[in-house]
Formats: sequence, C-alpha cells, structure tokens
Amino acid sequence: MSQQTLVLPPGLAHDRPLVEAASGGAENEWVKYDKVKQYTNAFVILDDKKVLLGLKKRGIGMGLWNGFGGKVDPGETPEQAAVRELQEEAGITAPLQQCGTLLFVVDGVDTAFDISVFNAYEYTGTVTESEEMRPEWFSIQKSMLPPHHPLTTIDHGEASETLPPIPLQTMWADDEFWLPLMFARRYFVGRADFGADNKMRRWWFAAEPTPA
Ligand SMILES: CNc1ncnc2c1ncn2[C@@H]1O[C@H](COP(=O)(O)OP(=O)(O)OP(=O)(O)O)[C@@H](O)[C@H]1O
Repeated sequence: MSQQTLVLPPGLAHDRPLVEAASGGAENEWVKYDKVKQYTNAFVILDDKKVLLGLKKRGIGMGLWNGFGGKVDPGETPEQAAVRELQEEAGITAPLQQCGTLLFVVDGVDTAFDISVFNAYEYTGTVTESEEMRPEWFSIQKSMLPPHHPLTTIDHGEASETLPPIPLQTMWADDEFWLPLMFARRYFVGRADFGADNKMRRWWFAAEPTPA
C-alpha cells in the first residue's frame, strides 16, 4: 500500500497522498462512459457520534437511506447545489465542506455520476421531512473501520441507546466502503462500477492518510 505507486481508476484524479482503503472486482474491466453528470451528497455529523440520513421517497435510490443531495444545476457550483439540496430536502442550513469525490458508472448507461460529497459538523434550522426525503438521526457507534486500520483514529464514543445504527443493509452497496472514511475525517476518493443488475462489479476507494 505504498502511497507513491497507487494507480487511480480512470476518471479519478487527486493531487495529495492517498492510502488505499478498499478495492475489489479487479477481474472486471472498468466500464467506459461518454458523459459525466454532477451530483451532490451531504451529511451532517454531530460530535463524531451521530449522522443525519434521509430515506429517499422517490426517484434514484428510492427506498434507500442516503445523505441529502441531487443534481448540480447549470450555473451552480457543487457547494451551492449541496447547500440548496440540504435545505430543500431536510429543511436545514449547514456550513458544508467537500469531504470526498465519488464516481459511479452503470454498465449500459452512458452518463457517469460524479458525486461531490460534503459534510458539516453543525447546522441551523429544524430538521424537516420533505417530499423527497424522510430525515432521521443514526448512531455512528464505534469506528466502522477494522480496529487496527491505519485510518481508525476517531473515537466515536459509546453507542447511543436511543438512536438506531447506520442502516447499511438499506443503503447503496458502495456506502460501506466510503462512509467509514468520512467518519474518520479523511478526504476520500473512489469509483464503483455497477452491472445492469445494479450489483457492484468493480470498486476502488482511498483516503488521505492524515485527518482534514
Ligand atoms: C451508485 N451509488 C450511489 N451511492 C450513494 N449515493 C448515490 C449513488 N448514486 C446516486 N447517489 C445519490 O443519489 C441522489 C440522486 O439525486 P436525484 O434525486 O436524482 O437528484 P435531484 O434531487 O436533483 O432530482 P429530482 O429533484 O428528483 O429530479 C444524489 O444525492 C446522489 O448523490
């Protein structure tokens, strides 16, 4: 896992050192794509202990828990879009900062998803359900990374007795690989390719070795 020799998947770029965190499906070629569409995904995390997720009520990812986000509109920066989507979907305002970049490619779909992931450690306003999302707090509990993993440095404290654990079974399959990197406060990059059956065929995730 030398930092110098890391080869990023096609479509990913990063100009600071990275430590590979997870990869798989190397027997499959990276899927080719023609166009890229920009999306945002935003998370509010309090005390490194709880995270606000939303149950998507319609459209892409319906029935799955996720951060709040959507398409970057023409003339908007990803940050402006992330702030707008968090307000629209969860009713709150937060000082969002980009904490990662993800690329998703679906076999047979010519437009790839370029997702700028944002987070904030505070917010203002009242968390409110919207037509698109049902927001709920979840407990981060202990690190989702293996105990002696070099990126495991944040103490998430005792499990909350009142909040449910992060519902990985009802989230996108790629989330288990990059959510722990975000909770460890490491800037992350990654790519996941999905087959037409929506199963992950190839994936690669890495994070910066030092906390942001
Ligand atoms: C493949 N693995 C994935 N893992 C995690 N998150 C994923 C994802 N693939 C898409 N996403 C997110 O799904 C939302 C779609 O956004 P989407 O609802 O289509 O956008 P928008 O709100 O602009 O649409 P409408 O208002 O419904 O038209 C957006 O947050 C985007 O980041």
